[in-house]
Amino acid sequence: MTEHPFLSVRGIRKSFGDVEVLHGVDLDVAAGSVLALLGENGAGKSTLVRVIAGDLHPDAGEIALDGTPHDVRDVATARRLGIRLIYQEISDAPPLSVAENIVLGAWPTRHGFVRNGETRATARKVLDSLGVNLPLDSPVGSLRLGERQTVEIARALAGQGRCLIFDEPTAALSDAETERLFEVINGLRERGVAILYITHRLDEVFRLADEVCVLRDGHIVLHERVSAVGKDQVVEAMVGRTVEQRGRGREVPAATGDQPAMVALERASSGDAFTDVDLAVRPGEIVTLYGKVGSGASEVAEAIFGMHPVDRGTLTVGGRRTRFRHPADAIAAGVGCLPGDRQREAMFRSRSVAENLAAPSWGGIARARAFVTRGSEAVAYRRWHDALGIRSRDDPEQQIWTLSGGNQQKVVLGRWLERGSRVLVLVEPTRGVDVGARQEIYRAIRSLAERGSAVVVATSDYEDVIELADRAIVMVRGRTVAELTGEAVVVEALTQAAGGVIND
Ligand SMILES: Nc1ncnc2c1ncn2[C@@H]1O[C@H](COP(=O)(O)OP(=O)(O)OP(=O)(O)O)[C@@H](O)[C@H]1O
Repeated sequence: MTEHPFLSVRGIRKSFGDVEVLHGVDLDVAAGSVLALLGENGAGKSTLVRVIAGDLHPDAGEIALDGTPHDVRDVATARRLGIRLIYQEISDAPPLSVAENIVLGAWPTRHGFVRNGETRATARKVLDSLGVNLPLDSPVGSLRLGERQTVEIARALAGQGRCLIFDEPTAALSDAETERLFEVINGLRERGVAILYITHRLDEVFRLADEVCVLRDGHIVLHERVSAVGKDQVVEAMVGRTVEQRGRGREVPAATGDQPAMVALERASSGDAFTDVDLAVRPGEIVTLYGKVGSGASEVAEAIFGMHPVDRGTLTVGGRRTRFRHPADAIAAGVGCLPGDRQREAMFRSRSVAENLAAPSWGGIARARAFVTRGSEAVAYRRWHDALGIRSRDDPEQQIWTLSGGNQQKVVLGRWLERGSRVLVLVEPTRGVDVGARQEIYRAIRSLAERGSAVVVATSDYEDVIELADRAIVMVRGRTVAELTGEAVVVEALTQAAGGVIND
């Protein structure tokens, strides 16, 4: 449908083993336009863009640029052709400076020596063209995530990038950083770059994209101008059915009103992460901590799990004052946690899906104190594979690292749901998860609360709050700025509270 595409993909097929993931995908992206690529977890989005970026070799199909077919046999070839994939996990070189990172791999040299002046000049020129000001000599490792992403984009442009691919770029960005990224992307569009943008957020599609494309089970099922489609149509194309969007209205068991808190913080502080936080969650209650990156919301949640020390004030769990030095202490006290950084902290990468679901706790503790049988693994697998709609080969033995990102996330969440801990702490439980699975996750969290768990959810996504919160605490720069209850938990009140004090 795109009249003069810059990037044109035809008939791409890709299998892993005997499972075909892409079944002949066609896709066009015009120069100077943004194409949003959507699809449920496991639909094949990352696989497709990795093929386009030369990171995976397709079994069949053709990739053409400006009408000329090319054999994009590896990443270096893709780069030479101007195709750049900006990864979710930043791939910069942290000890090197901003300027060096921007010209990474193509440093101007003379007689074997890097010419620093030229490096800085090139970097400055690219950053200026993006309308961004960054300290050229600072190590990239000292920058914030959003700034590091800008360095990646600048590097792509310095390398003559003409087609930029973003894979869920805003997943871990603050509101202000997201706005800045959108400005940069709008600038890229104006200078004629073809942009392919993977996202799970429909609001981003309607704000940013010119066209939208939906991948379902390895087939393109919708490719339209954004102005010609509605939200419902896009969602339906993704999941192949109408999705019930609302599910709230859960009654907090009346008796919980009188019960003592299952978990409580009183004037608790941790380093410079958060200060003077009060929190009390009774059995059967869901309390959300809402705040953007840097607000301290996830750190408060993780402190309840022993991942950050509470160095002033108190933490009480099950009526007992405690001081967790390590997650193992928290687990022993009946606390379960889905931490923010799943890749590093929550997944046993070289284990199967079933093992990951049934693993009772953190690595070492699991080995020391508990014994997981194949039988219990199979039960856990059946229960959560279906309830959370985990897309895998329906093989409990499949290695978790071969699952798509969103499905890995569901497995890690399923583990804690399986345990049914009396205190459950969840950090960004729906990050990277598709619209259908979101509802499944909300349902699972609500049903745990109904069975008497005290649930704390730290999130930067207001939809999580609207769907889950009996009480919503809003945090800004490490402090509580508002507390909303029941009917008062509405989007306007949340964003106003979270935005009122932020000025970065
Ligand atoms: N190396 C691999 N080995 C086996 N299967 C794989 C491998 N990489 C991906 N897959 C499978 O391919 C399918 C598509 O995965 P892909 O990562 O492309 O999905 P996605 O649409 O990007 O999902 P998400 O939104 O969760 O990131 C999944 O079923 C996944 O399990």
